[in-house]
Amino acid sequence: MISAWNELACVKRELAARDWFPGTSGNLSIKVSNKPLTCLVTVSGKDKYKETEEDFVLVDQDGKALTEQGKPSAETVIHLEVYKRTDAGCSLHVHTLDNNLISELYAEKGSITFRNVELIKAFGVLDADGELTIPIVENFADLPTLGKVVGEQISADTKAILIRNHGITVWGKNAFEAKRHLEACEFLFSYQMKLLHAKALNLKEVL
Ligand SMILES: CSCCC(=O)C(=O)COP(=O)(O)O
Ligand SMILES: [Zn+2]
Repeated sequence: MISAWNELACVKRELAARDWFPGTSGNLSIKVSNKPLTCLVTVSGKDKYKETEEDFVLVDQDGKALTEQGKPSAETVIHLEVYKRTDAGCSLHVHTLDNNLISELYAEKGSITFRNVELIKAFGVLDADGELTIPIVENFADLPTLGKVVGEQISADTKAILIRNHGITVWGKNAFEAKRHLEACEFLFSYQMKLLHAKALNLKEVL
């Protein structure tokens, strides 16, 4: 468990350096065992820019704390849905301005699709005509309901899900892959926002 703790602490430090935990938002987890399912998850409500010895707590498949660092993230249910439905080893959830804006702008479509942008290769989409689709679900204050609707969108090809005006959950087979997926998503969202701005301002006409 020490290596899993250190790996998650390292990812948390890197995401903090990107300023991806505003207002105590965000939660991270890493799988520790498969049978029974256990994972380390961030303690709820903490300032995720700070590093302490109570940053993570071990939980079981029902989200019950098995160690004493504090209350598991309120959104542990989402991490558990990911582990129960995929072979993921790490799941990351952050709130950023770009992921919130994209989730609102494309909410009615139910998803956003990227094609012809090199960084979709970070998801293993290597074909020239390949595309990456990220589902968008409504936000629910009731967390078991939120966990259920996120779980329903998880398929073999899904590696990320946007929650409307809330944030994103991404996962990968390990922490390295989960972080690569998250960084690629945030690049694509930033690209899309700037492209929409440029189009709205008719910037192509001044070139
Ligand atoms: C202050 S953000 C609201 C809760 C949330 O969406 C989040 O990501 C952090 O919740 P946690 O219980 O994991 O601290
Ligand atoms: Zn959240």
